[in-house]
Amino acid sequence: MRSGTPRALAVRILLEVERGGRAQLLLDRALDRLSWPERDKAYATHLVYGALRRLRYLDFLLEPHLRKPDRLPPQVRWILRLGTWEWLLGKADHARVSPWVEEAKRVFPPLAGLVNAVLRRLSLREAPECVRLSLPDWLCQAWQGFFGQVAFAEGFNEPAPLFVTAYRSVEGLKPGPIPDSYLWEEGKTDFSALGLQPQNPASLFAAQLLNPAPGEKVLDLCGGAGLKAFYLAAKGAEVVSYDLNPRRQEAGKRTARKLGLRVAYRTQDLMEPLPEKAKRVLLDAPCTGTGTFRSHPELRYRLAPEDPKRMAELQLKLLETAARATEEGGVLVYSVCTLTEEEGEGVARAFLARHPEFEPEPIACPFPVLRSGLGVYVAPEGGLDGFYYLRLRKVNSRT
Ligand SMILES: C[S@@+](CC[C@H](N)C(=O)[O-])C[C@H]1O[C@@H](n2cnc3c(N)ncnc32)[C@H](O)[C@@H]1O
Repeated sequence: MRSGTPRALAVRILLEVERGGRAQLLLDRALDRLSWPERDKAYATHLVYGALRRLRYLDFLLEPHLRKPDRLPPQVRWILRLGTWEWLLGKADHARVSPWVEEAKRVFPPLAGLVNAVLRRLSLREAPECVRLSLPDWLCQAWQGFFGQVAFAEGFNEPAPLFVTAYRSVEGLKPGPIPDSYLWEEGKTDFSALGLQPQNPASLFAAQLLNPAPGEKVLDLCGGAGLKAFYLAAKGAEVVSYDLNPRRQEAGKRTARKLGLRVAYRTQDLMEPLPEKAKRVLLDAPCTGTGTFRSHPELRYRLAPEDPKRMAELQLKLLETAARATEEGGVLVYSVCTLTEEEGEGVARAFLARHPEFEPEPIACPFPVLRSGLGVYVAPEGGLDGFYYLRLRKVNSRT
């Protein structure tokens, strides 16, 4: 299929997402190669994210008009979903139906008539909440049970603003919800050359919770490229960032150099004990990522009900390594960009049952809180990712 228009490009990207690709990556790659006006790039992005964020609801709206949607050619199915998304947004029929009929004529002419008829017949239907929010039932019900509501998930279906952490002062930036976080309202750019790092404020706050003194040693575990390490280094800490993935770390080293920050990177499997200890340890563990559905909208359809439990087992093992690496009297922060009970409070409960030498510390959370217990769950509102934080102090070491 040609991708000469935002609509055609959206269909092509969605087909690739259906085959297992990641929307963000595919869009970034495709748009970087195009010399389209920003407005057209933004429209293609808006279509792809909109269709993925509302996918279950769009299929629900289409259901009365299609006998066997699964048997439709995939391109036609996406054309219908995208046309329904534009209808939901209130686009007038004349601006909405014929462009999709034209797309259908290009990719599967015999079904252009069906596309025309269906897109003109759409009407609203009362949907169950989990369908309206386009969440898988197992997760939606788990959230209803644990948080007492799931309305917060509407936040995942809003457009995602781009936040940056500033390591230099840049004129004209609008402040974000916490210190050092700002909103970036322009197009993509060489951020590190400007002393900026794209980062969600909820992710930045995990690093702020560690609050190291200048010169203090910090272990950044599961540090990836070192986004949180950059912040800690900028506050004057002596940061050692550990991760299993050397490619991420190489990318991090290049960014750290451009930002003028010093971070030591060490590649290690953290299922094994560390060769060193520190008074400040951060474990930003791998997780199911349910807090990042806004920027990774396809993820919700790929997770399985057993994933949170499976990830919690891994997180507990990584926490064991982190606990051993924490010096007596020191602070251990555990964070995950997910909102499941298993990976948050579940991990905290299981860890504390085995480690009476650690005590949870209160967290003054600057964001809307979904639920707090041993740790705190951040609500995915106003562009924030959903996060869970647990701050522990090692009071009486036995190791
Ligand atoms: C949530 S990401 C970390 C993001 C990073 N802290 C940041 O702020 O950008 C989780 C990281 O855990 C790493 N990881 C997963 N299993 C690991 C293991 N067994 N040992 C070390 N790192 C691991 C992954 O490579 C990934 O970079």
